[in-house]
Amino acid sequence: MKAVVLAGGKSSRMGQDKALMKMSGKTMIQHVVDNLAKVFDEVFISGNRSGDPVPMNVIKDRYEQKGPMEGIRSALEHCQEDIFVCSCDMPFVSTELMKDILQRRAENKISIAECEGKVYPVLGIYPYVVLDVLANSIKNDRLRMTRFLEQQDAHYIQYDESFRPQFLNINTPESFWEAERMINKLELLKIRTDET
Ligand SMILES: Nc1nc2c(ncn2[C@@H]2O[C@H](COP(=O)(O)OP(=O)(O)OP(=O)(O)O)[C@@H](O)[C@H]2O)c(=O)[nH]1
Repeated sequence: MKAVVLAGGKSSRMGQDKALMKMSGKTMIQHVVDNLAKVFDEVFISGNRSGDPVPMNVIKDRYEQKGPMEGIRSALEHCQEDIFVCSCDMPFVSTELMKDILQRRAENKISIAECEGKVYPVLGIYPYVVLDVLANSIKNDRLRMTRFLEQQDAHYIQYDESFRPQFLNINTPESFWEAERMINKLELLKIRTDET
């Protein structure tokens, strides 16, 4: 299976391109790409990006202003097989979590992560068989991912609160600061453990 990092959004809540914001010396998108590359053979970036320092295969949206749904549609069309999708603003998703989603997926169904009752439409697996229905939804301007998932009877893979840090979705300055605090705390903990 190929992996796709969704990174074609406007970042309006963040006020700057969140994919390229640095955390622990690396851009958020690079964190996601690096982890995906440990699990999947090929990693693509979805979005009409050019001229930024992401040295990757980019799959451009065919239709603009259609949101993540079009990113997923274009990626399915390009890859011609099932794809694993992760958003560029979820840099704490671990390789273990990726593998767990893979293991617990339902064959030929959209399989999506859910943590503490919250659905994450941009973390999970979209099978190739949904390409036509996705295209149809976009054509009719039905762009709400959660509604689409309900209509498609998606398979939700549940995670409890112990996974909460991995589901941190960094799309506002406040969530970025929260992430930085989390990293500092972890680093402090690591120093203390190393000292003992
Ligand atoms: N390929 C592609 N990806 C998108 C598009 N819109 C959003 N995404 C990605 O989908 C994921 C979730 O997007 P959101 O955070 O809901 O939207 P956003 O536009 O990035 O940010 P806001 O403007 O703050 O809502 C992010 O990884 C985005 O980069 C799009 O039109 N095309």
